[in-house]
Amino acid sequence: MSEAPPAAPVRSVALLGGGVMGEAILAAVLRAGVPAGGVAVCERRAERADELRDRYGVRTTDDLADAVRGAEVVVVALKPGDVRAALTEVTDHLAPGAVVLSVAAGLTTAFYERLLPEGTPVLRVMPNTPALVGAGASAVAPGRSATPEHVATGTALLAATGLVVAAAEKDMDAVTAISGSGPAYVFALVDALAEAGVVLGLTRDRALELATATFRGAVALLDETGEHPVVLRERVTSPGGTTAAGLRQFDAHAVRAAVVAAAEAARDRSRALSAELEG
Ligand SMILES: NC(=O)C1=CN([C@@H]2O[C@H](COP(=O)(O)OP(=O)(O)OC[C@H]3O[C@@H](n4cnc5c(N)ncnc54)[C@H](O)[C@@H]3O)[C@@H](O)[C@H]2O)C=CC1
Ligand SMILES: O=C(O)[C@@H]1CCC=N1
Repeated sequence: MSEAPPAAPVRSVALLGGGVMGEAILAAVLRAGVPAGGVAVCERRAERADELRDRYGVRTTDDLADAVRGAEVVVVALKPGDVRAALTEVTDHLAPGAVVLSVAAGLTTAFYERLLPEGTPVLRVMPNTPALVGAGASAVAPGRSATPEHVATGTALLAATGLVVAAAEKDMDAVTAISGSGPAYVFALVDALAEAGVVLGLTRDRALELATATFRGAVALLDETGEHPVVLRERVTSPGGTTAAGLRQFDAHAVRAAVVAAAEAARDRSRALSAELEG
């Protein structure tokens, strides 16, 4: 996102929800240079709050309004169904000019804008769990009052999670279906390939080791050569060879169609979440 204007440094962040995605964003925010003393995490599971406090040196609370007080950026990392009640609790306590960055699947910026003070800049972000190891893929879409500077601020805060791209909000359900849910499809495929190895007589450990290394290696080859996946697939597939025999079964079992159907279903579920929770 080199076209984005430089982001002003952020000194204070409130993180609402310290679960899987909340922790990934917390780690990134600290790596982006926000001082630990400027971060408040609101997490209602006390044990989890203690864990985050001990691991990152941030302040924790179970009071949403207390967390957002004075924060320049408020990150909403709650389950979509918990967001409405949380926004109702915090709306009167937001600092003037606070930017609200939501990672909740399905929820639109318009929904946030209806519940928050007029003019609140809202960023809708869709990250994914590889963010936990700095290998994530996130898209950032601005709401009505978010400027390119707000997008730059959000992008800078997320930089340590991995790839961060700008998106239009109309594309966020598709992004959710592809990169948001995508890691789960990949884990399911790794598991299936490993299970296939077991069917063919390999030990479970050896099969998983080989399947995992194969995914890692294939993605590294894509990255490092810059070749299209079709070209790389053809290089594996000798005429009359083993791969051609295997890939025929992909066609016979409509694997490509299944992947497209999975993405459509995830996109539709993202839209349905919006309809169910925002109405
Ligand atoms: N897990 C994933 O792969 C991705 C998740 N997301 C989105 O991120 C959001 C969070 O998902 P996860 O981190 O997976 O869920 P999670 O269940 O791990 O985290 C949610 C956390 O919020 C806490 N919480 C709930 N209500 C609260 C309240 N009123 N006050 C304080 N804490 C409260 C829960 O105790 C929990 O720790 C969801 O909206 C999801 O759609 C987005 C992209 C990927
Ligand atoms: O399954 C979900 O709803 C969330 C959003 C994208 C990944 N996990």
